[in-house]
Amino acid sequence: MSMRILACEIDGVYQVESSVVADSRGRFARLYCEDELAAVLMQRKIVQVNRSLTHKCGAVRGLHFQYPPHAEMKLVRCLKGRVWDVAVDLRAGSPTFLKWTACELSPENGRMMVIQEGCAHGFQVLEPDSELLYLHTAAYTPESEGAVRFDDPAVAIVWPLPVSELSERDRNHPLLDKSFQGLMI
Ligand SMILES: Cc1cn([C@H]2C[C@H](O)[C@@H](COP(=O)(O)OP(=O)(O)O[C@H]3O[C@@H](C)C(=O)[C@@H](O)[C@H]3O)O2)c(=O)[nH]c1=O
Repeated sequence: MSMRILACEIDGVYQVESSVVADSRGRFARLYCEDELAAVLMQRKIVQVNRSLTHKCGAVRGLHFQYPPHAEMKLVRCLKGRVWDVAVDLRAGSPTFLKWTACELSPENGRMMVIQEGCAHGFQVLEPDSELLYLHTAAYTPESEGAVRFDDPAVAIVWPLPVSELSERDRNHPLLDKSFQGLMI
């Protein structure tokens, strides 16, 4: 078993590929390994694990982040179905400020997205009833939550499918202000 860490065009965002071993019984994969992820985690600890189920193809959740001092790293996997996972760089002074990167996650490709503090995260469902597993390095703190709207022209994400469903909250996030200089992380 081993995990391959691939850097993305946004510094601090990684795709991690885990080998998935299949036989006549089914599949086996390592989802988390403190030793193999040490270069990414850099002393951070996983303090919360969340799971979500999203029914509809085309549904979008996000894009969410937490403001400092509750900023967090998220490690995201797809346990069932298939999703298109997106990270947006919101860090002040970053050379990729307001750029986005995406990758497909599924149990079959064994891929995990690692999203660093100061980046927003969201995803679109590509197969009905997709389930995600999140590992978080900070506790959920609703009062420190921030968001980027899925269709914010300042970021201009190109979603693979028409957006079929959003939560009330996600539909109504304000657009980024023109004066937004980024998060101080
Ligand atoms: C994220 C979260 C939500 N909740 C509650 C709040 C609410 O009643 C219910 C659903 O929350 P939300 O509508 O915020 O769920 P959702 O829109 O799925 O939020 C998630 O979106 C993706 C993109 C992420 O990156 C996640 O970290 C998380 O922010 O669960 C918790 O109790 N703990 C948590 O850690």
